Amino acid sequence: MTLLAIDIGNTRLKWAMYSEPRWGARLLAQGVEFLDHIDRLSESHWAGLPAPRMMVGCAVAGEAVRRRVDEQLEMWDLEPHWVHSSQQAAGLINGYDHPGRLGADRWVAMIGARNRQLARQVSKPIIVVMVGTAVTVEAIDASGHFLGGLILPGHGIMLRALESGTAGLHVPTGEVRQFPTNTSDALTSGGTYAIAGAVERMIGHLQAHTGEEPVRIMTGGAAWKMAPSMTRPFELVESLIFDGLLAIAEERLERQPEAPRAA
Ligand SMILES: Nc1ncnc2c1ncn2[C@@H]1O[C@H](COP(=O)(O)OP(=O)(O)OP(=O)(O)O)[C@@H](O)[C@H]1O
Ligand SMILES: CC(C)(CO)[C@@H](O)C(=O)NCCC(=O)O
Ligand SMILES: [K+]
Repeated sequence: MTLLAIDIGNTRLKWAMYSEPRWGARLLAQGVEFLDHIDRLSESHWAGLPAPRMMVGCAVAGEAVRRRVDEQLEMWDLEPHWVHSSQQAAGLINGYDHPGRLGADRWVAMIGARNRQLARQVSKPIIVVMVGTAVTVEAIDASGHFLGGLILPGHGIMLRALESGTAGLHVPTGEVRQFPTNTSDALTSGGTYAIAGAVERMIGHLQAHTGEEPVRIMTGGAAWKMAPSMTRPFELVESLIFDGLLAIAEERLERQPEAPRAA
């Protein structure tokens, strides 16, 4: 029973086909598409795929984009299941004031991180950093309570904000330097260390709160660019959102093993 997992981000849609809706399932195919091009998925990337039996996804780009993807999914006989943040799911408890208002991508990534820990039988606090269009930094305690998290502008947004908000700054790409000596390097390093500094503070908060050194996981399209500038090592897990979607799909199937398929 194959599973199609979809992550609609702020800028790009990522999809992956798995052999079954279970933790640890085999990856059969995957792809990425900018949101501008998602209306062709059924004729392009998805045209040659065997029909998935189940679909689970998370979307933060808004209702309209999600509906465009639903239209593409009409090529197959399945009922799309879009994940919403809830009070509790797949080993994670949501500490947000209004659990449903937590971004679904954040929720799913944390479920991925928590289930990686559960699979390894490790119970430690976890920091989850997602580096994409926006950056999020989440804190989870050893028993799987999401305590809270930070949202900050991604590197691209920070630099574009500087470009449009100042008279004389233009933003060619620079290098990350400890002591930048030109504008490009100063801007690139400023953005990078702003993110690294926020992460470092959250690690400190979680460590003080739990008395334990947290496990640190980083994901998102630009994670590999951020990782070298962190003061403490991070595990890079590109598939974190898909891992979370697999855990959610598995839990969903266990709860309703004979879920009727859409006509
Ligand atoms: N050197 C850098 N350091 C940190 N972040 C960077 C760097 N260069 C680019 N980025 C960020 O990476 C983002 C692009 O990454 P990508 O498109 O892979 O993100 P994404 O995870 O697909 O985002 P989303 O899921 O929100 O669509 C840019 O928006 C920018 O903020
Ligand atoms: C913060 C982003 C933009 C990160 O992708 C997304 O998770 C989102 O739109 N969240 C909703 C607001 C919140 O999480 O509090
Ligand atoms: K994202």
